[in-house]
Amino acid sequence: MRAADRLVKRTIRHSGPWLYVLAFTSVAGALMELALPFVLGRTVDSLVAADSASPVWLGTCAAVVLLIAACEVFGVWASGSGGARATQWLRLRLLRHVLGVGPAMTRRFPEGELVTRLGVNAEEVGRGPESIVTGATLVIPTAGGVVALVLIDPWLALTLLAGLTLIGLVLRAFLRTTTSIAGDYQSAQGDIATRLVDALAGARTIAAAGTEDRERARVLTALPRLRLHAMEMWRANARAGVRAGAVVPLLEVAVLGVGGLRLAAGDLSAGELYAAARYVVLGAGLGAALGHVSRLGRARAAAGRLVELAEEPQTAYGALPLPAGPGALELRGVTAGVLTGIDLVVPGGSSVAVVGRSGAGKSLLAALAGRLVDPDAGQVSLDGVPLPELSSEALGEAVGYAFERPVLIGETVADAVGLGLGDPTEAMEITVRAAARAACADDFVRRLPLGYGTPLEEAPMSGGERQRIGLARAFAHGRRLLVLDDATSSLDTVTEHRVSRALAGELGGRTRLIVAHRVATAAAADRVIWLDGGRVRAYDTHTTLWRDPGYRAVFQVSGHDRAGLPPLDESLSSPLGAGAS
Ligand SMILES: Nc1ncnc2c1ncn2[C@@H]1O[C@H](COP(=O)(O)OP(=O)(O)OP(=O)(O)O)[C@@H](O)[C@H]1O
Repeated sequence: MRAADRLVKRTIRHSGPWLYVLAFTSVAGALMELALPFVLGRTVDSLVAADSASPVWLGTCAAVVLLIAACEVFGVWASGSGGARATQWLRLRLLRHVLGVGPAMTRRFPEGELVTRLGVNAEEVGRGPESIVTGATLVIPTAGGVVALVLIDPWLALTLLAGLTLIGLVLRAFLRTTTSIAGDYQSAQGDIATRLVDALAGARTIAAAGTEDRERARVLTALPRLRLHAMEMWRANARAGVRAGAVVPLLEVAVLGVGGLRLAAGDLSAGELYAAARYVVLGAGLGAALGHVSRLGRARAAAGRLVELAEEPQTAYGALPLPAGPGALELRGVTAGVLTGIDLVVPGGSSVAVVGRSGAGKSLLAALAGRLVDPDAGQVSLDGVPLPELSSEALGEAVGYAFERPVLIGETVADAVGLGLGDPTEAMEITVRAAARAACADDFVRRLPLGYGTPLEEAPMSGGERQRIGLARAFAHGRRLLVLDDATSSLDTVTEHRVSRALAGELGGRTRLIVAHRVATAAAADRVIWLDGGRVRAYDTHTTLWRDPGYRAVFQVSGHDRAGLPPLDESLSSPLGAGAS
């Protein structure tokens, strides 16, 4: 909890000037509250005595009440603005961090969980400073009440202090309980959000399977848990409220008893007794801090969840630029996930297909090649430079990735292709169009209402069209190394053949690592990496490998090449294979 408490404190600094306004209005309001019993007492005394000062005291009373109301209004305004500012700071900082960690973040935390933490939980932490400031100002009337009672009668003050100690203990225990329950509650919320995001991503599958009811139940699995924690929170609030609340009337009775005796003895005026009774209520008003403590508990629990995100290490980049070179890729003793002890050299400018059964680690190898994943052991280098030593810019310029299901990011189609190339310039436009042509995307993009300037949300695309935009993005970026992870699986055979030609033609100078399920793609590559059992079973030309029945079996069981292809015989070992013929 210490890191979480530190985060809440840091959030205080980032609430901006609004927190000062809140502190001022809270303190001023508290002082006015403190002054009110005194002013009321004097007003009562002057009215009872019917002296000439009565109108002045009445006017002062009205002014104090008005000031209290004004402080409350400005306080609400300031707490809203300060909370929003602190939340904004937290969200921006965490978003930068989450994106800086990269794909490792979503491997550890599901998307729904991340959205909950950056959304609801960040807001709860952002409201923490407000609870601290307003809660802390409750000490002012309490301290004032004690001081005032000391002046009126020290025994009354001692009685109040005893009651305050009890209230303090109740509040401390309540903070601990609330923090723990709020953590469980927030975790149940995250669970529901995670399942909901999954369900939305699979909306088509659910609709097709007609399993909406079952899915609703699955999404709401954590609902009973959520309810249980909400009830626990309610009970903890009620228990603490009753305990803290019971102290106030008891104290009032005690003070009025002692004060009554002193009044009878003539040591106290009626106004002073009235003021003493008010000061006890004010002094014991620390019990009103329950609401603030509850919010602070939620903020601490939420801060704990944000700290977990912040503790995920970001990808650290070096400072080296990439020296001139052909794009030679080298893996030495690389171990990561299912892959163990991978040693490979992919010559610069060559095209290499990666094949293997499902789960063999093809995508993992592709991810290692451009540092989407760092190996647990061993080293990956490009043109002799270990990837971690390269600057983020150098790596981004050198390696272009295309995936099976690309996510298109940006405002327009041109943005989606040129993402990360910098501000739009004429040169960039030429690069974007050339890349789109090579990816066979230019034709359909130009047919869109605004061509390359068409907003993405107005350009609904088929799976194959999205893949072509994804390919174009890779082609526009990866100047040395192109990594295609099953990135042509939705293309029709003719389009795939045209893309293959572009890969061998104008993109032929770049190193190409292509995760392949189709025989044709493997056959078109200079060499094939055959992954099996977490190791490189063979690294050779497709023609040579094809003699091995085990290699042929990879394609037989993969299911990608079964339909519409000739039987698996030597004819497939031609350079472009069946798919490209
Ligand atoms: N970054 C990672 N760290 C550790 N393990 C990983 C990582 N990425 C994937 N894996 C695991 O490695 C295994 C191989 O996954 P991968 O996606 O590379 O298989 P694949 O050969 O591409 O399969 P498919 O042909 O079905 O797409 C899986 O069990 C996966 O969970």
